[in-house]
Amino acid sequence: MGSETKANILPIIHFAVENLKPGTSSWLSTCKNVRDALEEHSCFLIQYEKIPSELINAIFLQLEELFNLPTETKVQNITKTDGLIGYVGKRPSNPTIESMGIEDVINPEAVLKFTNLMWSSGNDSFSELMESYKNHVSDLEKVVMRMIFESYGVEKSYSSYNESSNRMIRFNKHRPPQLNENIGGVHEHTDPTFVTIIQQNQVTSLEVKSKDGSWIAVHFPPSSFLVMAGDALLAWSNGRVHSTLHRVRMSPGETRFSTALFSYHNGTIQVPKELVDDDHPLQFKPFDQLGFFRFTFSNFSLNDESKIRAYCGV
Ligand SMILES: O=C(O)CCC(=O)C(=O)O
Ligand SMILES: [Fe+2]
Repeated sequence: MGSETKANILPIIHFAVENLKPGTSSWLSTCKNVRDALEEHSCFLIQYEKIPSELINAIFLQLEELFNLPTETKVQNITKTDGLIGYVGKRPSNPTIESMGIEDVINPEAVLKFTNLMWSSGNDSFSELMESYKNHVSDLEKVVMRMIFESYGVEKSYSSYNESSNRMIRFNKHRPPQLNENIGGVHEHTDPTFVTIIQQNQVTSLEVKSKDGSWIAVHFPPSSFLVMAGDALLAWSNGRVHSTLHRVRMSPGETRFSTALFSYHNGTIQVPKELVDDDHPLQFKPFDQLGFFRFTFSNFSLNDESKIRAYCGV
């Protein structure tokens, strides 16, 4: 087992308008599909029709413009959670990736503040498109979260969870490796999020690790999103869902752009009592997710699930 990469065998769940009405039988069966996919694969693709494809195409053009800004402008994006969202560029360990993003997207000023930092005389087209994109992807995240809570029979706790939930959005530019470079990309890792929702332009290079240890190249159908479980979902679900181990491997050719919505919680996360029983004894203590983010930055040597287990495992 190991590094061989397989074709896409990830479930694709159709979030058609008729599947998104809570209480209907198609909503309930979609919730079950989400839970089954997470427990089996830790991730799944969503075919989502609500975001116009013109908006998605326009966002990827805007990202090209953003990353074409001078480095001295991009480095100004310093945030509270820098390892995740502050500007990272051309590190010797990952020379092919540049990334940066917007934190606290629930804040109505967040997109404008970021835009004005990057373009001191403003950029209406970026801020308007990004505001709309961010709202659409945040709505999608809320649906996914509600489905997860419902699928575990704890829908009553969803609204209080949602009141303290927040998101960051990160933009990634992966350039192809040069002749003298190793295959570039991002080393394998799990995200410290509750869920991460990824969209990309059509350049395949993201891979996720399957249960049998092989790597699966993720082929995104047009306008689709990949939902990956983060370490916080692993803990909340009391170990039922594993966090997705993923990596990016670029090959010579085109540049890849991606967006990643990171969802997190501002308060304490605890395993719902409904998810603890004799067959599933409590595995995780209540924990503060922002504290967990800080913990991961100062404990780089820990990988995969060992991070969350070291932070709040019983
Ligand atoms: O670019 C991607 O698809 C994923 C990058 C990644 O792993 C991350 O932003 O955490
Ligand atoms: Fe990641």
